[in-house]
Amino acid sequence: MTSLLDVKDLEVSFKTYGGEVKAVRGVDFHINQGEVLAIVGESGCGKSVTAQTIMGLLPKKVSMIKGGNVTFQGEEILGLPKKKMQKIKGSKIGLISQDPMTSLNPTMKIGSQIAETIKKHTDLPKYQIKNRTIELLGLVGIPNPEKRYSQYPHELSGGMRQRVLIAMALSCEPQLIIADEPTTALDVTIQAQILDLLKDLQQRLNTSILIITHDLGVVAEIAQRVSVMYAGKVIESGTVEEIFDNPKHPYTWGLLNSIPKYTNGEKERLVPIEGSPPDLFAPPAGCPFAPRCEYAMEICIGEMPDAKQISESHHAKCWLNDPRAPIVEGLVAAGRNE
Ligand SMILES: Nc1ncnc2c1ncn2[C@@H]1O[C@H](COP(=O)(O)OP(=O)(O)OP(=O)(O)O)[C@@H](O)[C@H]1O
Repeated sequence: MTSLLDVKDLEVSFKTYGGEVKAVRGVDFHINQGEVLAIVGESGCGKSVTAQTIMGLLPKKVSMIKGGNVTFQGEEILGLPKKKMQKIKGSKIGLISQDPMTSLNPTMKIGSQIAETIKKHTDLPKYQIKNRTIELLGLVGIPNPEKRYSQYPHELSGGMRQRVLIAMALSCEPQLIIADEPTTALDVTIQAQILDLLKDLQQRLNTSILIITHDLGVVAEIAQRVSVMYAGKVIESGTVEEIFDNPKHPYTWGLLNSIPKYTNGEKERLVPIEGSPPDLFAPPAGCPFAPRCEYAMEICIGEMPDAKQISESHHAKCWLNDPRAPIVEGLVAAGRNE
């Protein structure tokens, strides 16, 4: 079966005064129709740059796509001319960004903003565009959509504005939605409502979602599969169950340990991952996590391991999974602090 979106060996760098920042260093993942994939990792690991590359949104002057392929419905879309990419964006791939306030035009009524997107991508007559817009506002749970149609972004709460962005992303019934930290700017209750909405829409419309987040709580809530990124690489990928119940990379253990846990209503102290990610001007030859990894062996410093297949859907790039590595009983349990 061909995947809806297939990213292979993607490499992206930025030219800066300090030299070349190797932001994405050989990223692979795929998304099937109707599936939700989460890309998770700490700030600066290359999640957003990966999404921007797929959408053709990289700042042209300073970025360099150094290699790889991005196919959507079997067609290469990497480096597609702007016009062709614009046709795909909005009609086949919708984008929901982090900050609804900067993504919406403050001087334009929200109804007109959604209607404009529909107009760009369909031949619907004017009155039908308005009807469709009101229908979409209702679909994303905005009460009183006829009234909201004529309001400006500042008249809506943060959660409602995020719903408008989701309506915009859905306006042309895309097969894929890319959501870059869609709930980061929202408070916890609204965050849960937006995730529920995305989940519900995804199930009803069979849309695929690529969700980018640093929050494993969000992953557990919405995704079926997860790719964990570190220093521009996917270091582990698997189903949500595999990643949460049987993680095979110490970085993933660290991320899992840093999820706030609640016991008897009390929030337990988080266990942060000590140290910081490597300098992407000169990433290390070996595993980029090795300097922070309490299980690092000599080989980890010198050589990056290939992906080790744990199951058909589960892969991890860590020397501890090599048959020659010492068997460390209970490593997973230790890593997860249980
Ligand atoms: N325009 C740019 N010029 C130079 N470096 C950049 C540029 N955009 C991103 N980078 C660098 O690329 C790396 C990856 O950034 P990216 O925004 O993808 O991280 P991220 O994982 O999405 O983090 P966050 O969650 O903070 O957005 C970082 O080191 C960042 O500083």
